[in-house]
Amino acid sequence: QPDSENDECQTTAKITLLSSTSINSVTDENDMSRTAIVGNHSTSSISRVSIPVDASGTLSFHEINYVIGGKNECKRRRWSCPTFLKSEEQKQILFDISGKFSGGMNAIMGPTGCGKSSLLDVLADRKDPHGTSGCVLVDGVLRHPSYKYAVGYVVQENVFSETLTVRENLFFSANLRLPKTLSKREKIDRVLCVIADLGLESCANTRMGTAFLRGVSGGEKKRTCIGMELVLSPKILFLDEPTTGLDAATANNVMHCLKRLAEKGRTIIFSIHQPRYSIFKLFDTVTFMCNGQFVYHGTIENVVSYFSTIGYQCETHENPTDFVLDILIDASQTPTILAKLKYAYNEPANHSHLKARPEFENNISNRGHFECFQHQIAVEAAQSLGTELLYVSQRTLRNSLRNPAMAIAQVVVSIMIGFLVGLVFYDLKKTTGHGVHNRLGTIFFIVVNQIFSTMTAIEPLLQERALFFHEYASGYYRIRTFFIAKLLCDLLPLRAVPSILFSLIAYFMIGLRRTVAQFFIFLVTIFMASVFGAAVCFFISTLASTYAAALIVVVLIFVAMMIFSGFLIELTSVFSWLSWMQFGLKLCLPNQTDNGLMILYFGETGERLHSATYITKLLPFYKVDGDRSFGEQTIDGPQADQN
Ligand SMILES: Nc1ncnc2c1ncn2[C@@H]1O[C@H](COP(=O)(O)OP(=O)(O)OP(=O)(O)O)[C@@H](O)[C@H]1O
Repeated sequence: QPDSENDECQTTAKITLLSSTSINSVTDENDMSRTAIVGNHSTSSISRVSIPVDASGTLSFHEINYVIGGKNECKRRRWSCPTFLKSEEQKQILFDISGKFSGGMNAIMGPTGCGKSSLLDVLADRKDPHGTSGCVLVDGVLRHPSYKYAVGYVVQENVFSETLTVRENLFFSANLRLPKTLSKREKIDRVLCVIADLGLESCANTRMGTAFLRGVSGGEKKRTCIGMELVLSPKILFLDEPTTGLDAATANNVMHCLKRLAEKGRTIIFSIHQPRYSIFKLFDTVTFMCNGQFVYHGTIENVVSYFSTIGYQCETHENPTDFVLDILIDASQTPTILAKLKYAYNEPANHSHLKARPEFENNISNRGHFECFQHQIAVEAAQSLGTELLYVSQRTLRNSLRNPAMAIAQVVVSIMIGFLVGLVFYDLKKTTGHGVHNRLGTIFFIVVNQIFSTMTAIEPLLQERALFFHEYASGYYRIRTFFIAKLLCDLLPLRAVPSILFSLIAYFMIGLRRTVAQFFIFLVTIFMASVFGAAVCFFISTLASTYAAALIVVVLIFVAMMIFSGFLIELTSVFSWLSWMQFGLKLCLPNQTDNGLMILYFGETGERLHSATYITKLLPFYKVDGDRSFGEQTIDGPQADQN
């Protein structure tokens, strides 16, 4: 096991930051450290490659502008742009920002809404290129398309699998994101190294914790999130407000942890709100932003003297961050103060270090207008589809087993409803009056129950929405991997087991035909109804962002399907202008399930049995009730019967 204090973690690291543009296949890592050709990426798929660990990881950015809304929003959506979006006013978030971050702790500070997170997103290549202009260089060369998978990005919210332990989460990240070329042993070493570096040994085997089950502490959660990025051994690590939501001691602990990582040569770039002085002292550089613009970008030692030269005196013992943030809050509300700060920032004498650009950077900026933000290019996944499926399915299964509340509830409800249906419709008679009526009632109830019980399928996807977005953006897996794993390990078992239990109980109590074939047709029919219902829920939950919205849409769809299934009303008798709906809904769940079960129950094939006309065909097979024959019960009397 490597010693956490030595640099073995870094020297064994094969994947670090990638910083080139037109390199499509690189075999020798040493050859590509500074090879870069400015130009468009021409290939449709570019493999993830690594650069040597001795690259310095200096990130420089030039004339970054970021605009949202209006036609940019339309371009982002690619299709279906409503008119109100086209005419929407654009909003500029970042204004002509240039600067440089090198190895060490680089803090970005400013009043809320000044654009810190937006800047981090742009630098980490997490923003859609539409609406973004300017140039971001790593070690003086353009970013490679796989750059965003090679840097670490710790988002503001803690994103991990709550039912897994700290160690399991770290292994999940390592197994999916590290290249295939790394052996299992190397991946294990990497994870152990990260656990030691972040001081997570004592809680490595503790689960993260859910809303109902207390897990690791807030600081340990944040350090696990950092660890999930560190397993990549990235040269550049972005963190969006790593101390938000943590108490002072825990925040201190997390920042010291980051300081240790920075001392090992990493470039750590993070946004932070009003840190106390002991934390501020840990920073190497600080950048103050106001209304999307830089007003200071340099070392922490020069902060107080810089602001005193432009007329703001920091009192003795006052925390410099509080002092500057008070000025920035005023500046964000008073244009003249902001103009003064901006004027001072642009003075040639100030921030002169930013003007000294390496030769390559000058080449780019001398082109006048330059556009470095490329459209998304497919980057080869780190793992094969099979490997991804293995790890994602493993996690999904663990999730289901460790959080079995929904599965247990579904099984218990199926058993209860099975008995309820069995008791209410116990041993149905084969008569044309009560017999047919009750059988139709049974079919209707079973179909309705099967449809509505699938609504539990809405939650799993919505619950993991943030996790999926983060993991997909970080290159953990392909979209289809997540979808197939969910289907195989979550949705299908949750439909199959309840359907089997329900059928075993209800089928025999109702007194349907006791042959193996008939039973299995019944079972498959209601199982497919469940799968169909779950698929509808699955589809809607990918479109909606909240549970309530998804629920309303799903209920609407199911009710429409039921009304137009032809079970409740003869479709020929609905308004002609509504009749088009029946064609769309004819293939839907209630319609086909009703038909399937009717054919099974009544022995008819190929025809709808709902209406009185069809039910008269059953007469030869069913005994006429003594006092309530089917013919006497029809509302239109004997005439309708003849029809
Ligand atoms: N997609 C978006 N739609 C509308 N407004 C946006 C969007 N993204 C960012 N903004 C706006 O851009 C501004 C900067 O947002 P950003 O999140 O970068 O600020 P911040 O400095 O990180 O804020 P905080 O410190 O509160 O997290 C805010 O006014 C925000 O409302």
